[in-house]
Amino acid sequence: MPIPPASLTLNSTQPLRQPLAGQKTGFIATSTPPPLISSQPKAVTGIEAAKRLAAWTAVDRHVLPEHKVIGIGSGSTVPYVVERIVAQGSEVNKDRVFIPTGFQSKELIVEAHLRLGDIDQYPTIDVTIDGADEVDHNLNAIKGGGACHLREKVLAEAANTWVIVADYRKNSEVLGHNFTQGVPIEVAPFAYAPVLQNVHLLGSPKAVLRMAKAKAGPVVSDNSNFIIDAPFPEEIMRDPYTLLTRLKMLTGVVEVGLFCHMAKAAYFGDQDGSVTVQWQDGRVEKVGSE
Ligand SMILES: O=C[C@H](O)[C@H](O)[C@H](O)COP(=O)(O)O
Repeated sequence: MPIPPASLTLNSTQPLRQPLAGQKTGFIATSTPPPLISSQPKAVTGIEAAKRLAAWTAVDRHVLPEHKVIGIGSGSTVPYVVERIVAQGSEVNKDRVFIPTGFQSKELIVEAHLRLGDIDQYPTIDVTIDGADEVDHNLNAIKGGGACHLREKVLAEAANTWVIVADYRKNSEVLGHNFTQGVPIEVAPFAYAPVLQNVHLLGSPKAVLRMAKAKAGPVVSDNSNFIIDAPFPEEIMRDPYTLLTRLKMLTGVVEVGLFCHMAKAAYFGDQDGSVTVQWQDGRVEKVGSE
């Protein structure tokens, strides 16, 4: 049973056909070695199927045999990115190094028996694939729902190609429509109170320090910083680049979870088993639609 190119229509009620050891993958010309992890990916449905389809399609198109340094993003869609990369086989993966955006992606890389590297060893990355909290039609994104956006932005900037993968719920006309908790802002802990005050003055009176769920006190990022979540009204969110520059000017702000003009493409897994691809030049492609 051949592994399907992820571009084939796979609707969310249909179990995804699984890669087998030694099979060729979608657009990627590999020889026929077994994947590093030979266990079969489990069947998924609904939102998970949409995430997997987006991830697989993006990997098939953008993680090519000549790519040797690969950035791995964070979030719930990224495990499917790693799954598909592993399915490309040990022959192609043995010469690659994978750079994580945080603790979660580091664990994914290690568990998949892929070679772990760091951005200080590899400041230029061939391709980074990452999730997002919301993406608008101009390919601006909110990221940082998992507090990873500082490292994610470093790996996005370092990459020759940065690609977003997500399910259809993240595909939005204006940022803030679907992801309502606000723009994540990473701040140096000792500066959080004045920064929060300034964020209120910049138009987000409901901005709050993100508190931990199973710990007393605030969320602490992988970089030992705090996170402010700042919801802004639609008129401000319609110009995310201006907002980004204003927020970054606040002393104490380490990084803002607005990623503007960075992505080459965003892949959204849809409910009907197709993928919507939003390209940098404004084109919208439907892959696998019937
Ligand atoms: O900080 C977290 C990252 O920006 C994630 O990529 C983002 O929150 C999306 O995560 P998920 O795919 O789990 O919604």
